Amino acid sequence: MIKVQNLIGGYTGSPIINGLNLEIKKGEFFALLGPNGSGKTTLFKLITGQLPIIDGEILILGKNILTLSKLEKAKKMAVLTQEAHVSFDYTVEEIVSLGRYPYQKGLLKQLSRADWNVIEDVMEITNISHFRKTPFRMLSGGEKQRVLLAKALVQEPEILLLDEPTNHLDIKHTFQMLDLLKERQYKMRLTIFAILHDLNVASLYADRIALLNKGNFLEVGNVNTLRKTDQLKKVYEVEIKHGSHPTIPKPQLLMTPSFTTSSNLLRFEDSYKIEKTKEYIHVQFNQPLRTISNGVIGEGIQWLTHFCNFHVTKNYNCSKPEKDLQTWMTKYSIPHEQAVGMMTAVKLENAVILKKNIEGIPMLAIVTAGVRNAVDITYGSKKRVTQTIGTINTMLFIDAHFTDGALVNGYMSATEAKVKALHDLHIIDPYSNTIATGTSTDSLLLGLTQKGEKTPYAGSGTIVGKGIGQIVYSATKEAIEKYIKTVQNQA
Ligand SMILES: Nc1ncnc2c1ncn2[C@@H]1O[C@H](COP(=O)(O)OP(=O)(O)OP(=O)(O)O)[C@@H](O)[C@H]1O
Repeated sequence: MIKVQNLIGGYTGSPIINGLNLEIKKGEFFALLGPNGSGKTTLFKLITGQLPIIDGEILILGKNILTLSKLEKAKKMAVLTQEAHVSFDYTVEEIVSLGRYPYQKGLLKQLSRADWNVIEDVMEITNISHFRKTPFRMLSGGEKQRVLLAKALVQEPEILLLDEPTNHLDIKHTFQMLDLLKERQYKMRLTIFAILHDLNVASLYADRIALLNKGNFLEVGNVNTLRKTDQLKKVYEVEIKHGSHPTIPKPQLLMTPSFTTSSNLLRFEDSYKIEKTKEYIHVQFNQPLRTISNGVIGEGIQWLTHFCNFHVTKNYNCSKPEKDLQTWMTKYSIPHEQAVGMMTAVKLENAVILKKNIEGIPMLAIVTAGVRNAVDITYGSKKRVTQTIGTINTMLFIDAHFTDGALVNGYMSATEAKVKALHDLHIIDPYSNTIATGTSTDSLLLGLTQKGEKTPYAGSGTIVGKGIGQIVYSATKEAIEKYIKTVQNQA
């Protein structure tokens, strides 16, 4: 669709683009990325014909761009630049209708019914119909951008060239514009070539990207190329880490500022407070912890400050546990957006709070345990209906610095320790009559202060992993023993 061969070009003086090759296929969304001054706009202007080519060639649908007339080019490609000056006092509708000029016939060059249909459709989808009679100059930057996109779309081009199209747009309009372009790409096989600055937006929308640096491509490939953070660091000179979007299989990048605030200077024991009532246990740290949890709220890997375990009655109807926890936290002025929330039917007076310093690593474990729903996970395949609420909720706070991998390691270590406690206490799955490995609704949280040297492992072969094992084992065992004693006393 677009073929760039040995392209050389720029301004007076030495060329900015020096021998570039690139091929963009029909129906592809191609994003051009690169730092300020890398030559993106220069390449863009060479493709659109705004700058003369010094050497090499650009083919559009197999034809050398220099052989195409202005009208032929306008029917094939539309351009949305950053420098769209509209000198006259045109209304929005007039500006958009200018996009139909390649199709106007006859001496009078009037717009036909068909032209108006296209204009109406495009104004509708770009959400600008309501200010069609407004003078262009009276619009905001973002509104102007949408009008200029509409003008480009009414050209009904096969190729759309965009220089930072989302520059003035807020998040809603950025996503609206790119969704619209994506729809056109899929429905009409529109080819899109866009300069984008936001690497994460490029990852979500582009099929392929090119990373331009000093007039040369450092990388060209699909969006997973953005996982090459060493290359990104080289050109942007910013600390970048790649992760993944939580629901779409696309990379997302996280930038770390050079500026950091002073870290937690308090001793671990002084950096939290525990509030324990009949209704809830609330642990609040003075700074967010790096957490991993399967809590009803605050699940996954996050940075959180508040950690709660709420008591519920045995016949609690848990159809909306997330909503309920949020309501309860709000009632006690606990910000649920910054919290992990668990629930238990176990009496909170039976909670075990254990503080240990294992080989110089301070740890705090808080466990509530009920084992009425004890399950041997290795037995049977049928889904069982939970009869009663009986759950082991574990919160473990560690004054250490874990990588995300170590968090997962630590989660495994804590689970293994819980299983050992169930084993040693001979807790039985009533269905299988075998030793239980947990209950059907266990929750586990690990919270790390991220102080000190980074630890990449927290499994059973490490000091910290062993420490996790020991504290979780002791706390779980004691909590189950307390629970059993209470049940026996009630019997
Ligand atoms: N009109 C011009 N005359 C001479 N040099 C120019 C001109 N416009 C840009 N340049 C130079 O060309 C180089 C590439 O600029 P270009 O505008 O292509 O970069 P860019 O990647 O689009 O940057 P940005 O992200 O800042 O928009 C820069 O060194 C710039 O100073």
